[in-house]
Amino acid sequence: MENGAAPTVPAVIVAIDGPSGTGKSSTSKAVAAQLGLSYLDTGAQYRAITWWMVTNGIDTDDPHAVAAAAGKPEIVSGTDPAAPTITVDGVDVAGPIRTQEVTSKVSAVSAVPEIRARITELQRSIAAAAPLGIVVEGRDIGTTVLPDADLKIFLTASAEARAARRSGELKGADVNATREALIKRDAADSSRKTSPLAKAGDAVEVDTTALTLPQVIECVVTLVEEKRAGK
Ligand SMILES: Nc1ncnc2c1ncn2[C@@H]1O[C@H](COP(=O)(O)OP(=O)(O)OP(=O)(O)O)[C@@H](O)[C@H]1O
Ligand SMILES: Nc1ccn([C@H]2C[C@H](O)[C@@H](COP(=O)(O)O)O2)c(=O)n1
Repeated sequence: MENGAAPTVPAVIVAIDGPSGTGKSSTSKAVAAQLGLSYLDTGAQYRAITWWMVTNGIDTDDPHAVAAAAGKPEIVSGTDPAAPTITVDGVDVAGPIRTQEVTSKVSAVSAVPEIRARITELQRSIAAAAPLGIVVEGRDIGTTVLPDADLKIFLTASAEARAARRSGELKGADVNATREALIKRDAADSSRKTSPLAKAGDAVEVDTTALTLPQVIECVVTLVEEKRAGK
């Protein structure tokens, strides 16, 4: 460099989508940390607004009631991949949003168009504010939220592999029941009318069934570096 200044790297936007348990969160956090990028877990935002609906007695099976309340809670996401945070009206909900009750209701709440419009706007503003770029993971990031992302990845894995991973996490949960619950949630998320779970036409599909987590991370880091190098 003529003036001795460090070369600047343009911000990079990475969208990682895929069904439940394919490794989106683990991969996205590690890739963002390794590359010095911000990280956004959009599933946590849908879980947070679902938690608020449940806590405030809104019938999550009534789309009109959910839509009417969509603008009420304030959702704030912290985007440090080493310590991501999620609050609702200032309350840390990182634990409560992972309960079985929230998991069983989040697909219905996230199918409501008013909920998606609100959360999508929030996601776009967070991505635009990330100084060096961001890894955003979810279901509709490449198709709807950030259609101009520099790199789009669609992670997949067999239902068996995903259930085994989740059962290990839930310490001894029944693998068959876990598998059925994953399949049911994926079906609901894929069949909703507004921005369903889908692979963008220009996404790179990575089947993680037979890959270790470090292998998946390495694969995605390589894809980002290739993209940055203009390959
Ligand atoms: N390639 C892999 N091999 C083995 N285990 C993995 C792999 N990728 C992720 N895991 C494990 O699988 C579990 C689910 O991963 P993770 O939470 O990252 O998936 P996800 O796609 O974000 O799921 P969800 O959409 O339900 O939030 C975690 O325990 C994680 O450590
Ligand atoms: N971009 C997104 C992200 C998530 N959702 C919904 C559908 C999921 O079942 C739910 C929870 O996501 P998870 O924490 O399992 O990643 O949130 C969505 O509709 N769009």
